[in-house]
Amino acid sequence: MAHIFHLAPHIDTSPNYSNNELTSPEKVAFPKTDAFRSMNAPSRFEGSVFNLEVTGTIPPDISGTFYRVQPDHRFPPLYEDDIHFNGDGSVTAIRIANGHADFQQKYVETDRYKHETAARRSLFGKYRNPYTDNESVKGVIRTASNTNIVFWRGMLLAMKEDGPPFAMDPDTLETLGRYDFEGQILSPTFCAHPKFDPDTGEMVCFAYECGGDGADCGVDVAVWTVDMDGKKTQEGWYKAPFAGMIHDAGLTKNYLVLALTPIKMKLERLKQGKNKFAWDPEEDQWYAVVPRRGTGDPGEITWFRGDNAFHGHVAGAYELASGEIVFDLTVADGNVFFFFPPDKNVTPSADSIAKRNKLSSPTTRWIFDPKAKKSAIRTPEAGDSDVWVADERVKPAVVWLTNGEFSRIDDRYVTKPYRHFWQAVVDPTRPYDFAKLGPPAGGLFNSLGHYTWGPEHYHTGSTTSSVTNGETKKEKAGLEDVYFPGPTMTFQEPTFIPKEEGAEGEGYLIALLNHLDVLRNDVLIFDAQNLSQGPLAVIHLPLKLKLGLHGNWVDNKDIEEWKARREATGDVGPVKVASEPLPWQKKFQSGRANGQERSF
Ligand SMILES: C=Cc1ccc(O)c(OC)c1
Ligand SMILES: [Fe+2]
Repeated sequence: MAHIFHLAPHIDTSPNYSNNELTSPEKVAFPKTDAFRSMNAPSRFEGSVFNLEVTGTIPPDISGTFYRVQPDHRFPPLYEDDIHFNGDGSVTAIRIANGHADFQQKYVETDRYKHETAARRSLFGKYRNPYTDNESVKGVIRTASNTNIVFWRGMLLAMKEDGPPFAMDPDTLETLGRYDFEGQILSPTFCAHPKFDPDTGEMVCFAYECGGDGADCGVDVAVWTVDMDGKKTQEGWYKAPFAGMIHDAGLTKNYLVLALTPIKMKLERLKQGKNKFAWDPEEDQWYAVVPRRGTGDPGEITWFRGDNAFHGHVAGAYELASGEIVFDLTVADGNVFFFFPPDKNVTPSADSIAKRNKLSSPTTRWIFDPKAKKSAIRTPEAGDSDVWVADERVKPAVVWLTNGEFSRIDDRYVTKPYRHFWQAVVDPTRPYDFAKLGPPAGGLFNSLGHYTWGPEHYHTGSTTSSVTNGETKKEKAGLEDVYFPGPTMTFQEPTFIPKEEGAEGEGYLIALLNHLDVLRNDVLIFDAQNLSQGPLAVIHLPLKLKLGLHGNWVDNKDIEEWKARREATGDVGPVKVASEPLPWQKKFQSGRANGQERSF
């Protein structure tokens, strides 16, 4: 069949890249690489759809909004080999009430967004590498706010760990501006996984690479607590043993546990215009146990180290009667981020992607003793700062041979013993239509799983652990309830919707389904405790989204209550966004006035 381009041979169909560089920034032609193909082809859709088509019945007691965020490049990137994680944050709201569902989607209007809109082209270069940016945006906050979207005191915060959060209106998805907690948190970086204490209403959050301009590849780590009234009540600054990624964390009543993954930053590499991160197969996986109500003294935290591995996301964390911490997360046995290969490899090979697809990612339980004997060490990167490390190395206590990622729990049980968790599951024994679909974008998350810790592993708060650090039990540690939709579909991260006054895990599970054959998405709603029976409702979206990262459920009662409080006449008043540049930006500007390139 004749292609339209053959009928019009004068049309320019030449590639927009040469030697990895964008050749015509004004031309809107995206790379033809895997990062921009299939489910991850650019969507860039903003708008709304009222009253979505539904198969089955949306339970009438569901009333709230499922917010989630996806990276979605607005313009062809400056470099052809750009990665999915470098796309602009686009927020989706699925608003559900009275058995109906509405859809809305809108970009987070970051500083990056504004500059690129004005120029109608990409100006920011590689993932977290300001040395690859256009001269016109030096000193601009470069975060794409594409990793998590959380509800906090009446606003949505769009977050990415490389920069500050941006606040959005939950009702309109309009971006209000950069949020600095009313001047209380001025760090160049933040996190995408703040933790919310369901008993105190506190937000516990953290940052790494936060000691300079947010691109110094340094070892500084900060932890903050903001109370339910929005007041910062705690702040601690620490040093990590090396400059690595700290993506997720776990919260217990008295501690925050940070997972430091052996994927390392290097300023030299950054300055050469290369990848910020490289996987280090020789480095340990590390955990920092940080007291929530400490003094901020570097000696009050304890670092634990275990054998090399790659951290996924945290399920739950809590303390036992013994004072020990139970910390559960998925841990993969190799580099999940194939696009950040070890230093010696130049580009990720097809081989490394194939290897990534073969990694196993079990749910791993650690028992950390905050009172463990520790010693101060010095590392080349932490310089003359002491890093307090537990004398004994840690090994998992339990390895539940699940294979999945994006663990979620009933968030009312954050800090507490919990029994249920859910994951997007990789089940390689199930058929996958490779011939038709090619490799699955983002990984073969072909199933959705509900896991229930067995009696031996479920704690009531007064029990101590039946397992200890160092005696790894590899087993099926409880009940498995898994749903497989078919050979042409994959799932995105699930989110739990609690039933009002319900027991732990009583409620629904909501997740996006990717139709890899027809390139469209559905939103599925399950009975959270019975996934294998299949969805109760399938909400059909008339379009393809992209692979997102994280989402959260917000009850309508909370949205309504905060809307009233945020009125001009309400007791809290409208959201106050940042009114001044960040300290690093001011320093950068004055350094520049004095002829310096970068001021750190
Ligand atoms: C694990 C996910 C992850 C980690 C760092 C990122 O910048 C990110 O961007 C979407 C995602
Ligand atoms: Fe994450």
